[in-house]
Amino acid sequence: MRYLTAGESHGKQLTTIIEGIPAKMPLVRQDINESLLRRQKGHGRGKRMQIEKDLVEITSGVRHGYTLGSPLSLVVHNDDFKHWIDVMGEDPIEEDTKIRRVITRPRPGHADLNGAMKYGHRDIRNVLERSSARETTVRVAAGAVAKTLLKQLGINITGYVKEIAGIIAEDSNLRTVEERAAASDQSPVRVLDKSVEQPMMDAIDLAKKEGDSIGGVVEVYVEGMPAGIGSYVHYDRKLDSRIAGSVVSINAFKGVEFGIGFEAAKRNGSQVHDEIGWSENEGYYRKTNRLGGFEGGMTTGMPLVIKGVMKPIPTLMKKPLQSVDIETKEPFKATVERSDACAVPAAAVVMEHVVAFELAKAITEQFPSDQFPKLQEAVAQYREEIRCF
Ligand SMILES: Cc1cc2nc3c(=O)[nH]c(=O)nc-3n(C[C@H](O)[C@H](O)[C@H](O)COP(=O)(O)O)c2cc1C
Ligand SMILES: C=C(O[C@@H]1CC(C(=O)O)=C[C@@H](OP(=O)(O)O)[C@H]1O)C(=O)O
Repeated sequence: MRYLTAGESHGKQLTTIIEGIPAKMPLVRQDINESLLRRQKGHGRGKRMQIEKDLVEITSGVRHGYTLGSPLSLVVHNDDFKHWIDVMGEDPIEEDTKIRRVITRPRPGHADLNGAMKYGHRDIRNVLERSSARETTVRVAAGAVAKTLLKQLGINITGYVKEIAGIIAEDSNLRTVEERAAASDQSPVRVLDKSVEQPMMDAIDLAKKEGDSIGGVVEVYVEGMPAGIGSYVHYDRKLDSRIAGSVVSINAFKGVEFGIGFEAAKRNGSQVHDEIGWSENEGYYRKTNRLGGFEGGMTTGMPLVIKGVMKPIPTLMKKPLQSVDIETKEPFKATVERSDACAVPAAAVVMEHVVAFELAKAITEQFPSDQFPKLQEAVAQYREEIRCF
C-alpha cells in the first residue's frame, strides 16, 4: 500500500490516491467522514476550522460499497477557497497585482525560509500553501481507509492527548481501544484523564490570549495486532522504524517514543524488558508492556503504545519572533491575523491515522492481499498458528 497527497491549503481541494487496498473490502464514505470530523475538533484551533466542513468525495476505486482493487482517489474540498480564488487561481495574472500580494516575511519555525531558498520562490505563499498542515486532512482520509481495513481484521486503534503545555494526563485505567476512543471523543482536549481537562483548556486559553502557542504529547494505542508483523531482516522493513518516520513526517512533530520510550535510558534491563509467559488459551504473552508492543522491528502481540511530541505552532499572533524580510533584508517582527494556538488534540487524530496506514501497509505486505476475504482468512489462520506455536 502507498499513497500520495496533493493540494494547497487555500486551493480548490485536497486529493489523495491510495494504491494497494485489497478488492472486495466494504468501504463507505461515512467511515472516512467520521475521521475527518474528529480531526476538526479540539479546543485551541483558529478561525479556519469554523470555515471548513471536511467531507470526502470518493472519486474512484469503490463501487456499490466495495473496493475494486484499483487505485482509490479521495477528495476533500476547501470551503475557504471561495475567499482565495483571486490569490490561488491557476491563470496568469498582472505582474502589478502579483507584486502587491507577495509574502516576503518568513516565520521562524515554519517551512517558509528554507522552502523559499530551496525552490527559489520570492513569494513565500508558494511554500506555505503546501507546507500547511491542511494537508493532514487527506492523510487522515487515507488513514481512515486503513483503519477500516484493520478493524475488519480485528485490529482497533485510537489516539488521544497525554500532555499539553507541561500538564500531564495520568495513565488511563480505561482498558480497551473503544473505551479510550469514547472518552477522548467526549473531551474538548481529547484527554482520557478528566482531572487535567480544565487545566489544559486554561493553558490553551492563556496562550491564545497572550497571542502565543503551545505544544504537547499525544499517544496512539492499538489492540489486536498479531505478533510478528514487520521484520528484523532489513532496516526498511522494521515496523517501528517505519512508524517513527511517518509520525515525524506530521507537521510540527519532533519525536516518537515506543512504550516507556526515553525513560528506558534511565532503567536497568530488568526494569525494561517484558517477561514472556504462556497460557493454553492465549499462547505467548508478555507480563508487562514496557516496550510498547515492539521487539526487533516486529510486533509482540501486546497492545502498541506509541507517543509523538508536537512542538508549539510556529505562527504567533501577538508574540512575533524576530525575522528578516527576504526582499529588503530589514529585520521585522511578524504579526498575523489567523492561526491555531494549539492543535495537539487534532494532531492526536492525525497520528492515529498515520500509524493506521503503516500497520495496514505492513499487513498487506505480509499476507496475500489482492482480495480482502482472502486476506481475512490468511490473518485468521496466522493468528491460530502463532497461538499454537
Ligand atoms: C493539525 C495541525 C494544525 C496546525 N496549525 C498550524 C497553524 O495554524 N499555524 C502554524 O503556523 N502552524 C500550524 N501547524 C504546524 C505547521 O504546519 C508546521 O510547524 C510546519 O509545517 C513546519 O513543519 P515542522 O514544524 O514539522 O518543521 C499545525 C500542525 C498540525 C499538525
Ligand atoms: C487548515 C488547517 O490547518 C491550518 C494549518 C496551518 C499551518 O500552517 O500548518 C495554518 C492554518 O491555516 P490558515 O492560515 O488557513 O488559518 C491552520 O488552519 C486544517 O488543519 O485543516
